[in-house]
Amino acid sequence: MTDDNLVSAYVADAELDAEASVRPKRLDEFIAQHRVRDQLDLLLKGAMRRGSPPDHILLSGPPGLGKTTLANIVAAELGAGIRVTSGPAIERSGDLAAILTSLTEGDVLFIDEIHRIAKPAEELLYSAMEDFRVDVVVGKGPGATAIPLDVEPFTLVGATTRSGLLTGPMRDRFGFVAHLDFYSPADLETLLHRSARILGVPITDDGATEISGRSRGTPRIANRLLRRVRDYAEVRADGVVTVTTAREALTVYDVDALGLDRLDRAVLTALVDSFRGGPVGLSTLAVAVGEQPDTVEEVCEPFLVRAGLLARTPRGRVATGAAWHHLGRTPPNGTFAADNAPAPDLFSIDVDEP
Ligand SMILES: Nc1ncnc2c1ncn2[C@@H]1O[C@H](COP(=O)(O)OP(=O)(O)OP(=O)(O)O)[C@@H](O)[C@H]1O
Repeated sequence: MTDDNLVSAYVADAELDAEASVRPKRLDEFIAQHRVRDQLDLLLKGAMRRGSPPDHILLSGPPGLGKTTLANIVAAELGAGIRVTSGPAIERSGDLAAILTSLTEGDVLFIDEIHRIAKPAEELLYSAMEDFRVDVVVGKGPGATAIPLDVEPFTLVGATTRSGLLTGPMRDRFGFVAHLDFYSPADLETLLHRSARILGVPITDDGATEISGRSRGTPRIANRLLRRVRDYAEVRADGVVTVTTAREALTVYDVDALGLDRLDRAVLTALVDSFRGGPVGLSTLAVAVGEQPDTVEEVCEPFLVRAGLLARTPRGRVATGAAWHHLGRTPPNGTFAADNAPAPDLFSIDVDEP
């Protein structure tokens, strides 16, 4: 992982072990997302009382908010085994049939990125979810035969970052659908204290506040920034994560007070300095920062828009008043930024209610 993707919500292979060490194992250790937690608690306890597997569960939401963690928690709370796979890994329906027929009674099958599952496999999944049965087709052409196979009762936990891409029939087969929201800074502070305790890192309240404010509402980023600040505190200070060590460390790593990295700031600076705040087309903006339009659109813009720093208008990208102020400038009269109300607070929307 390089400094440049320190605030990416996606996981890097190299940090999987570090993530696992702080992953909550039970529902009561899972921080925030109270509504989802309560609903899941009822679903799982109800199923256990009846002695049958719960409804299939769909978890949707942006990366790094805890979908994989919750899938593992579901299995742990049920006292069940878990099989883990992902949509892109299931290329043929035979791959899925092999997994389904090897499940034992009550197992949890976790399919990450379920919206990316191949069509024939998706159709096979329907009958497995509904009737605990699959028809495996053997042979080709007119001689092909469908062999029905039983599947032990199981619970499917599907995770998706793009629930809009799920087909209707697939969505309808989940009896429980939960959407995970971005975390408030207060929730992330609680999470940071918990992770710091597990890692044996002393952290002050203001140290946790400083890191949470730069974590883009995302637990994965909060934990990653904590690990970087811990390095700094141990090498350059007395090992304690304080507001000072957090600020100094995150300056070294180029993560600013709102959690923007170098490229995010380059985009805003180009908009403000070179195009007077816009509007400007995506490809022109991308050339100005020396990046591909896709990178600007998919890596930078989602957070800049959510943070109320950039707006996409029919005439092009524009910097909001908040962007000008964040860069320490005053928007000139007559610009989009000056004529529009300040952007909403980053966490005033989309936050899970306690
Ligand atoms: N509510 C939570 N409480 C404590 N830690 C959490 C919580 N949610 C997520 N985490 C931590 O954040 C990290 C990322 O979580 P997880 O892998 O579950 O995210 P995800 O939504 O499955 O991401 P992806 O979509 O990329 O697979 C993990 O280390 C996990 O321990």
